[in-house]
Amino acid sequence: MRFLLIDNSNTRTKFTIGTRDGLDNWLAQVPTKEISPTELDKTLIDQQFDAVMLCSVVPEKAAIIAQYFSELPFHQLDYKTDMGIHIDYPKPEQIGADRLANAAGVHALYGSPAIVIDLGTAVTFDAIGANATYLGGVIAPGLASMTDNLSKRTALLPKIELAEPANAIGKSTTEAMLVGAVFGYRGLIKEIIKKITREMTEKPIIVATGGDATLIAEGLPEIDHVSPTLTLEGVRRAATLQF
Ligand SMILES: Nc1ncnc2c1ncn2[C@@H]1O[C@H](COP(=O)(O)OP(=O)(O)O)[C@@H](O)[C@H]1O
Ligand SMILES: CC(C)(COP(=O)(O)O)[C@@H](O)C(=O)NCCC(=O)O
Ligand SMILES: [K+]
Repeated sequence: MRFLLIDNSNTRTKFTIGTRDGLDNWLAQVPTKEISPTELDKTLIDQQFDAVMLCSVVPEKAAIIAQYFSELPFHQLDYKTDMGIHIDYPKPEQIGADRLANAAGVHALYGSPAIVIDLGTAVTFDAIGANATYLGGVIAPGLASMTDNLSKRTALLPKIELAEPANAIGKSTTEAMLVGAVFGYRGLIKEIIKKITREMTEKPIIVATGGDATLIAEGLPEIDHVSPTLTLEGVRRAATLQF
């Protein structure tokens, strides 16, 4: 059976095909604000699949996607979906579906205990205890959310493209902003990993994913692995249990 797996997050929507054995090489991305039936037609034109598993944190787009696949076996992942993990959280319905998929993905690929850090529109940290128990985590602004907002709320700061800063002492407005973003987020991540690890009983494996993971994980020895398709791996795990 071939599953269409969809990660509908706030900046980009990622698509791949999964089977019981793993993920396909085909991977497509569409800016989330462009998701429409026409865009889905274009993206999926050459793909064959028997069922669809959607992970969404954008309800308006989830409704469009669900409607588009109304003729196929379709499931939208939530806290009640079997993903091979347990949830120990007071209001599990609050947890973003992508955070649950990340927890399922990290457990399926690397085991537990683990911390997964997703550097997307938001930067999220999720802690998975021994025995695959989702414990909770942290939400911070994503790098582009932070730099774009800084540019929007000031008269003189430009929009910047994220890149590795040459030095900590910036020699231009852009360099100074890059240091704030890249070195600043590395510091934030180190501190939060340290504090979360102290609240866990065993040393967790630490895995990063999301659009800014490669840039930020470079130079952060705390991060054991960067796994760009981790969320989709979690969605695949849910699909294998659902269909
Ligand atoms: N082509 C791209 N389009 C959008 N964001 C990108 C791109 N390449 C890198 N990024 C970075 O990735 C981040 C978004 O990551 P992503 O994982 O797609 O977010 P989300 O999962 O929330 O949709 C942005 O903060 C941006 O800095
Ligand atoms: C925290 C998030 C905005 C992250 O979204 P993303 O950056 O992946 O687009 C998303 O998981 C969400 O809307 N969560 C709901 C609130 C919660 O998880 O507690
Ligand atoms: K995401």
